Amino acid sequence: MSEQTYYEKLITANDRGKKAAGENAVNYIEDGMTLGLGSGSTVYWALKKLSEQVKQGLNVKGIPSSKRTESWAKNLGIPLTTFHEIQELDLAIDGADEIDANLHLLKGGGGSLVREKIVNTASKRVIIIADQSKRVAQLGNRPLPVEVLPFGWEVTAKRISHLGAHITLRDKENQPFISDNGNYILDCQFPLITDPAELHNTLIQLVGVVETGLFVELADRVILGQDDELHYLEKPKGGQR
Ligand SMILES: O=C(CO)[C@H](O)[C@H](O)COP(=O)(O)O
Repeated sequence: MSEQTYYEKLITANDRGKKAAGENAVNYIEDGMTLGLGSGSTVYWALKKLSEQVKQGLNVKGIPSSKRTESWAKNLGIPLTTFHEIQELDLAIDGADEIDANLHLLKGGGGSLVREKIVNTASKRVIIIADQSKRVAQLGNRPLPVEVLPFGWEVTAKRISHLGAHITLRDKENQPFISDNGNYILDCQFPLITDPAELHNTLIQLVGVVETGLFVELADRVILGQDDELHYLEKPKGGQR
């Protein structure tokens, strides 16, 4: 079954919410925009809706945040570009695994966190799309994905465990999962994360850590879908990047 067929068939309550949120985000795209194309199944619905508008003449160019998104975009006929051509994007649309009340995010469930963070931070505006189940009081119900260099990952994992996390090396078909950047992902189960910024700043200084799945102060707006209903969250005033 193709990925596109897989997503088309998986219309559960949460998937209906993902579809509604993803399609709604396309309303924020204007002709001539450059886009950051996020990763994940919710983004799939945004790309599918965007491709319909491209076919009707909408002029956009996007930079994909994963090889999987690149493949979807090519199949859907969405024009792509690179950071070699353009270094600031008008709008990024991306998913999330957890979203707290301050619009801080836990991301990386799909293993694309590094390129997602590069694309999001290069964008003037970031809209996050998700189903309602991603909304949490505090980040950390799920393990925090941390991308690390394969060399010495065991030492890096030990350093992170000293911060109070249970570490699992992400695997795929009984082999270590390899990110688009050729790195490993450590899934780090911390107790609830009370200060995402502080934890990110601590982790990012550890030798061997490439990037964390904590996206702090990056989201400008969140669109949450549940069945066919939509809810919107705005970044609290005073938040800056
Ligand atoms: O961070 C991500 C991938 O690294 C995804 O955006 C996140 O996992 C959400 O995915 P989905 O929309 O499939 O729930």
